Amino acid sequence: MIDIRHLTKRYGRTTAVDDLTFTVTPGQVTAFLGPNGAGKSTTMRLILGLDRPTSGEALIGGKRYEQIRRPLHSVGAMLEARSAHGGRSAYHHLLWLAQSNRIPAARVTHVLATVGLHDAARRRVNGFSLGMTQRLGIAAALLGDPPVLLLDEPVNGLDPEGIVWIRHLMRDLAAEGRTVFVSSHFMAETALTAQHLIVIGRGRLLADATVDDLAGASGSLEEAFLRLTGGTPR
Ligand SMILES: Nc1ncnc2c1ncn2[C@@H]1O[C@H](COP(=O)(O)OP(=O)(O)OP(=O)(O)O)[C@@H](O)[C@H]1O
Repeated sequence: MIDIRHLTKRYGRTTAVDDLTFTVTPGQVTAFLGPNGAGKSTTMRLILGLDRPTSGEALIGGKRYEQIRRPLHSVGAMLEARSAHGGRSAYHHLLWLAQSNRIPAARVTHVLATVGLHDAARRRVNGFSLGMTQRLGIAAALLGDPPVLLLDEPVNGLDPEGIVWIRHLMRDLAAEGRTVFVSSHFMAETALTAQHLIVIGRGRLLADATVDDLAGASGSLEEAFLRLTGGTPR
């Protein structure tokens, strides 16, 4: 469960996140939508303690990130896929992460298989395609078997097979009872993947609704998004 309560973040005169309040519940995929610059990445960084809120709070399982004793076991995140150490193999990148978080090495093999990188485990990460890098980022997020997952635009750079794969993975992770919170720019894909939506614009909450309710009311999710965010259909 993720609880966002009156969360506000200002950078100088820019209000990136403006009094946001919403809850992301377990057992379903919740998509986080908004136009460029709406505040999605800032919100995710605030949830993960990578930035401090100006006011309000973001809680994971009732705690602020910095209060969580073993974070990888509580929340897995993929914010920027290209953060892996390029000279290391996929296996050694994950092993280093596992060892520094007291996670057994067997988990490394397990998550590499889960994301379909088993055969590429010994290859250096700097030779990976964007799609493989995304998969490695997801493997790292899954390493601690966390009940909460945050994925920032995981579909970016994936080919059609990769998109279908990640759709199924996210739905399976949610069906296991996890909280899956995923930002995206792709409405058609979101309509197929998510059950719930949080839509923001200029840092403010525009909608907190089921995909069926929102898409049903406007004909399609794309139209609902454009209506909410003030964009114009072509
Ligand atoms: N470190 C920072 N310093 C100053 N301004 C920032 C900083 N981070 C974000 N912003 C500003 O905050 C606003 C929200 O940015 P953010 O990256 O959170 O939006 P986003 O919804 O993730 O956008 P996108 O869809 O383009 O990734 C933007 O106006 C951005 O320029």
